Amino acid sequence: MDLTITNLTKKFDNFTAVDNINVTMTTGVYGLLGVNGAGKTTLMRMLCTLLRPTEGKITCNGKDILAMDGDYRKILGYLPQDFGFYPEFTVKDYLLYISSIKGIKPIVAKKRVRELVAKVGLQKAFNKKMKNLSGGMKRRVGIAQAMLNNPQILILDEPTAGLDPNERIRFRNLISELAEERLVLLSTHIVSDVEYIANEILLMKDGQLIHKGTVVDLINSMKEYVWVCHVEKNMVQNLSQKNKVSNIKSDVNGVELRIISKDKPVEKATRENATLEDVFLYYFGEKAGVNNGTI
Ligand SMILES: Nc1ncnc2c1ncn2[C@@H]1O[C@H](COP(=O)(O)OP(=O)(O)OP(=O)(O)O)[C@@H](O)[C@H]1O
Repeated sequence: MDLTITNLTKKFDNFTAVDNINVTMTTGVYGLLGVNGAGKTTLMRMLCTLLRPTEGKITCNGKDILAMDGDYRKILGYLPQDFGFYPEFTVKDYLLYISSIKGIKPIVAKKRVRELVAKVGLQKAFNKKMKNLSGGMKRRVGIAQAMLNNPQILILDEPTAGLDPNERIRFRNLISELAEERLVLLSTHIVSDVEYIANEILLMKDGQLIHKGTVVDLINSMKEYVWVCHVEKNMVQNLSQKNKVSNIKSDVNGVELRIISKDKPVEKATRENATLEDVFLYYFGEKAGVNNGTI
């Protein structure tokens, strides 16, 4: 199965939210990484046929997804950023209700709902009202509703927003498991959400796909740009103004700075291995989205 995006553009009046994107995705986890306003949701909404592109097209196994219509939606699962949940419904009733909207026969739905609730680890909350669930539990219900039709393509818009560290880990494991047999596209602006589970990272900035590759590819693209140096406190401001500083750690003798720069920032700086956090800073800048990512 492949999903191919060709010259995809979306304009809102004169504003270009998605700008000529080209990419092909197959099975596995794709991490769509970008700051707020990069165009991630707009791209995902086009992938879900909720928005029509201004230009370009998306094909699934060679067929235009807009022409596939219902056949495409049968193989698609979507978790929007603010998924509409019904506070007074129990988890069970909510999932049965969504199943009926999706046209799943009640007898099939009952079995499927039980299976999915087990998969997302919500058995104990099965009869709890949605309004009484934690943020992480609600997101897991969101995943379950997106999985009701056992989709080949699962699109998750910021699924980890507002989750605590334990919930994030649990979520990552669940997503990895789900991606064994389908394409999962997951958007986030938090590097650690995708660092360990994404087969490929898609970096999106100002509507454009600025980089695509594995975590290793991305790190290798800037492996000689990360420096660590120990400086006096009074040098920090000057160095921070001239460079992108990814970490500042103070100790009794001064300050240790982690700097992203093509050139050695100070004489005594030593090279360090890059991480995906450094890559993110390199492309998106310290004040995310403010500068153009160049050094
Ligand atoms: N219906 C619309 N009309 C006009 N502008 C829009 C519309 N939808 C999105 N935009 C603009 O397009 C840009 C991209 O928005 P989008 O929601 O796709 O970004 P995002 O990367 O998903 O950000 P976030 O994480 O904040 O949701 C933003 O500047 C947004 O204001």
